[in-house]
Amino acid sequence: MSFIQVDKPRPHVTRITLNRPERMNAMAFDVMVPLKEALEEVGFDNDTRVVILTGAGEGFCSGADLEDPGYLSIFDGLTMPGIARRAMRVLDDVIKAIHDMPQPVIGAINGAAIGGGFCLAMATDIRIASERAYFRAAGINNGLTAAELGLSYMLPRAIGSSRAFEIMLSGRDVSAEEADRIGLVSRVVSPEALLDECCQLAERISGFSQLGVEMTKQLMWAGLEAGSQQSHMHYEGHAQLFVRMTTQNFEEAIKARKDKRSPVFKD
Ligand SMILES: C/C=C/C(=O)SCCNC(=O)CCNC(=O)[C@H](O)C(C)(C)COP(=O)(O)OP(=O)(O)OC[C@H]1O[C@@H](n2cnc3c(N)ncnc32)[C@H](O)[C@@H]1OP(=O)(O)O
Repeated sequence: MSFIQVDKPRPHVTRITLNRPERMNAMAFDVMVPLKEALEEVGFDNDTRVVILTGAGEGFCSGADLEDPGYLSIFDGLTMPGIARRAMRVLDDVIKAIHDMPQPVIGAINGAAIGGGFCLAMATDIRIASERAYFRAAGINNGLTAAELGLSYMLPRAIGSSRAFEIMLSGRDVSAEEADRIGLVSRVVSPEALLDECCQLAERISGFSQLGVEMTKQLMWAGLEAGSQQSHMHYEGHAQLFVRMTTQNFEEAIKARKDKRSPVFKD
């Protein structure tokens, strides 16, 4: 049985599902290596315009697999440094693959997002949560650091430093309702409505210029790291010019406006 399922619930929308519900989709090697491969593969798929990342069963992802020798070795890095480094590398690669893929990734957070699972959720571009979802920076509960896999970078940017410090240092659960209130997720829906809600958003995004969407994603991430607004505006300007000059999208938008119809973008 494959621990990663890839399917297309709607045209141009690819869903990647962590499929190990009996372990709440914990991050074993056998889950994370195929996840990395699937993300890279889907990133090269011209027919995919939006990706949905979710978990099977009750949980989204319960973090490092506490029964997998590879991941347990993260907690015993001195005696098994090679395997521990490899385990961390695969997790880093998964986060990087999400950022690098041209398509936006919607995290459909269906349940518990714990430790590395919280980090995985925060690596997605947009998060929509089920009422069942909750988040915990569990590294701290395990006697380690909660600052892992980009969480200490992403969380303060998403919700502000005081809330991020408090959540990371207390190791407490953040409910879906609180996550919605503090801006950790875009919205919360019933478990039954989660896929449909994500698909509706994905379909809306799919209707826009593929190049425009890709550039927007990359510029949003670059904006989080930009040294100054001035230098970032320079970068934005060049990207806008590139899309304008290399596609007929803007002409189509103007024509569609005149014809009183929705534009159909080809690039
Ligand atoms: C670099 C990355 C670092 C990190 O990620 S550090 C964080 C590591 N993760 C954790 O510390 C979380 C450990 N798990 C839990 O605390 C709880 O579970 C949950 C809060 C996720 C869910 O609790 P509940 O709803 O009560 O379910 P349940 O009965 O505890 O779990 C269902 C089955 O899933 C297995 N499981 C859950 N999480 C993990 C995991 N992380 N590694 C291995 N197995 C896990 C359990 O053992 C159990 O299985 P069975 O029914 O056979 O007892």
